[in-house]
Amino acid sequence: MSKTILIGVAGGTGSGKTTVARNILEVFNRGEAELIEQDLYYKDLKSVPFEKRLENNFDHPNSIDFELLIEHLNALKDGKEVNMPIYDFKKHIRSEDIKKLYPAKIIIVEGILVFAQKELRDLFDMKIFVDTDDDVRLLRRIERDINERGRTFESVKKQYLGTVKPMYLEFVEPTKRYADVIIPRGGENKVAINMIVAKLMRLL
Ligand SMILES: Nc1ncnc2c1ncn2[C@@H]1O[C@H](COP(=O)(O)OP(=O)(O)O)[C@@H](O)[C@H]1O
Ligand SMILES: Nc1ccn([C@@H]2O[C@H](COP(=O)(O)O)[C@@H](O)[C@H]2O)c(=O)n1
Repeated sequence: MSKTILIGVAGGTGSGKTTVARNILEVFNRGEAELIEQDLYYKDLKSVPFEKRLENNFDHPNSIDFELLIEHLNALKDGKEVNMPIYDFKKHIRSEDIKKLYPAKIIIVEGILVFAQKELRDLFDMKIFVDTDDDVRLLRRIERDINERGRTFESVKKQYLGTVKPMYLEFVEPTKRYADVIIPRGGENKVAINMIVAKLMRLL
């Protein structure tokens, strides 16, 4: 198998990382390009009582199992399949299930902190930062967390001001400097997405 192209997509919560990654992937055939979400690699808080889990800082690099994510990326590069964890955002724990992922020519890894750790950052052949206005990101976050992650407006507000915003300023936004491409307005930016797709087609 030819060399796997690893692409990192970073950016703040709600910036449109998943949307950008999916828009790129949909152009390729099934099995040719795959997505890994950093969110699946949150450390398991099963041993912590539920009420205590709510106080966890999920926006600090220490909350991510980078070791497992890097191990999986290296295995995929070596042509081996991996068992990705599944994460439960309502209970803040790793579920018992796994998702099998097979090697592919293009693998996109998306997440707020994928450029925050040097060893992971250095694995990427292309680094994309999705840059979307903070107010737009916050509105999307409120909507998503209430509709999909079982949160209340009060809990989203407390978490956003307590950890999400300060960690974004400390650990996410500064990683923009490592990006090869910065995409303003996220998934709306069809021109940028088409340019990246064209580049990938040439590399394949
Ligand atoms: N360009 C857009 N216009 C409107 N809604 C969008 C756009 N991009 C993303 N969204 C919505 O915003 C939310 C967050 O987008 P997502 O791509 O999951 O962001 P991230 O992965 O950075 O958290 C999702 O509900 C998504 O459908
Ligand atoms: N148990 C958890 C784990 C993570 N989060 C939040 O998810 C955000 C990252 O996901 P995006 O899709 O928005 O990039 C991050 O900001 C964490 O605060 C959570 O709320 N609960």
